[in-house]
Amino acid sequence: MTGTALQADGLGRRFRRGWALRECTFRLPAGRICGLVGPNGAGKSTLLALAAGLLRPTEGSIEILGTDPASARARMAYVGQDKPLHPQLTVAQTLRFGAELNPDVWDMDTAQRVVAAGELDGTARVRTLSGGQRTRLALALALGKRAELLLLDEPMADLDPLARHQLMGTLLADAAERGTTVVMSSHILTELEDTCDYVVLVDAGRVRLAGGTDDLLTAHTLVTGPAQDLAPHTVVEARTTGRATTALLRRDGPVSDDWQTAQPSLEDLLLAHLRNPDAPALFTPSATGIPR
Ligand SMILES: Nc1ncnc2c1ncn2[C@@H]1O[C@H](COP(=O)(O)OP(=O)(O)OP(=O)(O)O)[C@@H](O)[C@H]1O
Repeated sequence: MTGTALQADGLGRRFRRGWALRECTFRLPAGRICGLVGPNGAGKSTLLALAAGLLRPTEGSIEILGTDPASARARMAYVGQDKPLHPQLTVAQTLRFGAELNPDVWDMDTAQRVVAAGELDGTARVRTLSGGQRTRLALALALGKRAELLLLDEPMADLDPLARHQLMGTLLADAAERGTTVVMSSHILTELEDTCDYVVLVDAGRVRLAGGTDDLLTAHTLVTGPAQDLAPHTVVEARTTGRATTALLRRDGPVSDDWQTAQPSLEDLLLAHLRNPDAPALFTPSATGIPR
């Protein structure tokens, strides 16, 4: 799939107590599985709600699938942290409601498959479901809608490890088959390595990393060796113990022959940026290209 799923340009959202998101400019190509990461209160949910058209920008703009979020609503699905479902409906009624709301596109087989894999009883009322079971039902609704873009706010947070693994597998297989773009916030950095081919890191309301996972990883090098001047490389994080230095760098030219080098894992990369809020931002070419 080609094209742009999401494009933010100078996007900002202010609440009464201050800016939740500011000067947010990046592009997400269509067909990617994007992990949205950052500390508590960083602005991830705000960004997802702006993308879903549930919040309006205070400044700047956001385009979804080439149009404004309100116009793209039928082509995307949003699952928020609070999983807004009707508590008095049964599981089966909830799926039928999904079919009524999305008459031209609804895929009952997929929705029922997701529900059945969790052994949810079709006659159970939503209000009697556990948090994880509600999550499964909300994801069944999102997948049944055959959306081109899935916006998922910590979708797996309350699932047990087996359910998490199974649902993530279903989600990724479905996305791969249909070329769906997925934006998924998560605090589980290790999980992102296996699932995401795109990453956006938000911290204190600012986007600090955006790009293809491989591009972001190859842009960085872990070095260890005798302490010496790290210039001209860009230093994300450096630690010197005695006469030895360990550092995560963005290389500018060859590194010293005295150093051992390795490529960081995605978790290494994200943790280093989270520990070092002053490290310069990086946007890979696929995350830029904003028309002005
Ligand atoms: N409706 C709101 N009214 C006022 N402030 C809000 C509102 N929603 C979010 N905020 C504030 O905006 C900032 C960003 O919040 P947001 O929920 O986007 O963070 P987050 O990255 O999703 O955090 P978490 O990982 O804890 O879910 C926080 O300071 C939060 O208090």
